[in-house]
Amino acid sequence: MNDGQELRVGIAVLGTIGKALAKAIDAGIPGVRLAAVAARNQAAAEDWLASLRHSPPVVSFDAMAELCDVVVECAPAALLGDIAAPVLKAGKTIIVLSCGALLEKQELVELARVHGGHIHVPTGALLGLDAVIAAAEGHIRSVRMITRKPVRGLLGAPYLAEHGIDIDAIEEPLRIFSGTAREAATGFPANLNVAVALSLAGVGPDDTHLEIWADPALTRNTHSIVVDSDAARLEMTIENIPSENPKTGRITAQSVVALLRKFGAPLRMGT
Ligand SMILES: NC(=O)C1=CN([C@@H]2O[C@H](COP(=O)(O)OP(=O)(O)OC[C@H]3O[C@@H](n4cnc5c(N)ncnc54)[C@H](O)[C@@H]3O)[C@@H](O)[C@H]2O)C=CC1
Ligand SMILES: O=C([O-])CC(=O)C(=O)O
Repeated sequence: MNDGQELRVGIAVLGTIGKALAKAIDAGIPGVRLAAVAARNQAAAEDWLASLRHSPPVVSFDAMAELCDVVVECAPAALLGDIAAPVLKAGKTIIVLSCGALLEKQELVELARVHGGHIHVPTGALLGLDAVIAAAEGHIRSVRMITRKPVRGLLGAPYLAEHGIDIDAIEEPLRIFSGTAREAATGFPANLNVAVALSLAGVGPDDTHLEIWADPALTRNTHSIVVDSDAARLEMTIENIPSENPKTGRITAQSVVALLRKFGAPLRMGT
């Protein structure tokens, strides 16, 4: 934090989640200031930011690491390393939404360790990570998740093209994937970060089992989880209303807002 104990937050980049976050911070979160934004198109970003009460500068990923205490990564997964590395080298905190990409970028965890930085994966579009983390302090026997999404929320996933699966015209629910969270992270990089978040909270990406269904009758991105442990059995379902980006639930940005609020709060709920 800076001298005024104000948390300077950076947003990389200004997509669906980034814009929702920028608006929420601008509307006011105690002790939090939007200090910088990174975007591919600087002029378009500056235009959009002009509607905020306090519009922050549009800067490079490197400059953002200097100007901010916490950077929120909400970019295409391929940019995770470019955004996170300077933040971690500066010993600061990165909040990672594209957490599926963390599996291929374990060197970021080492960077955090060496430089005293932190990587924070929020609950995002999921639920119950607090209980899963607590269960992992004991012995978890199994973690299973079933994701059902409207067709629009799955289109473009590399797994579909690689396996010649055409979901455009399906009329019944179709199971399109059954495997581990690690396999889902490569096959569905923009759709299944939640499975990786669950796996990192619990038993890891190779032991977290996942089914993905495309369901033409659904309007919500639905994740159902069953965890069996020596302390508790958890059964949880979340039905996410999609944002303007059909792959991304509205609640994702709200999860980050809640986390930022927690940084400055005298009473902090949850694990
Ligand atoms: N952890 C979780 O629970 C969730 C994670 N996510 C992930 O969060 C990330 C952001 O999601 P959304 O905001 O919905 O995505 P989005 O597609 O709305 O926004 C991404 C933005 O990145 C911009 N962009 C593309 N290439 C760029 C480049 N080279 N440099 C700078 N900007 C570039 C695009 O123009 C777009 O504005 C995605 O990786 C998504 O998979 C999404 C939902 C839930
Ligand atoms: O996992 C994701 O990245 C997004 C998702 O399923 C949701 O918003 O429900």
